[in-house]
Amino acid sequence: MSTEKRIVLSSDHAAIELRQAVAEHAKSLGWEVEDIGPISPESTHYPKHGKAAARKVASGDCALGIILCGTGQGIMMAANKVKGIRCGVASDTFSAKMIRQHNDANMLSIGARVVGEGLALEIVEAFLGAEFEGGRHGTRVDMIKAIEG
Ligand SMILES: O=C(CO)[C@H](O)[C@H](O)COP(=O)(O)O
Repeated sequence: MSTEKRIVLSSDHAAIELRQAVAEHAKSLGWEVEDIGPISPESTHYPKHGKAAARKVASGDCALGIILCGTGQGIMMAANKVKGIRCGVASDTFSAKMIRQHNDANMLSIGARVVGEGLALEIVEAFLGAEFEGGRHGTRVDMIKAIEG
């Protein structure tokens, strides 16, 4: 099956419920969702979940990824350590759209302790509905890739 409309989801314990809501919303928008957990609300460590989701995107198994933790920040930092990943945190719909259009972000991070469910789902929709514009933004994204080596 094509990976064109497949996304991976992951989170730490702070965002289990919101991740499930994001999964349902993404499915309703026509995306195939690979939710790699965790399922348990027990305390866990966000770097391993950010890394696992990022590897799914970097390998091409999934076109995009959405990851969540309390603030969205720690799991974003972990994901961005994986080569080929451009992950941004968004707490508003404008940023969610722009990280796709200008930065060609292939992952979105959301803070479950920062935004409520309604806004989070709008953020997801803005991210998934936007496309990279290329042009001058492509030059800049290539410069980011060059830093990575
Ligand atoms: O936001 C996060 C990382 O950026 C984590 O979700 C947060 O640090 C977890 O905190 P706690 O262990 O106190 O639930």
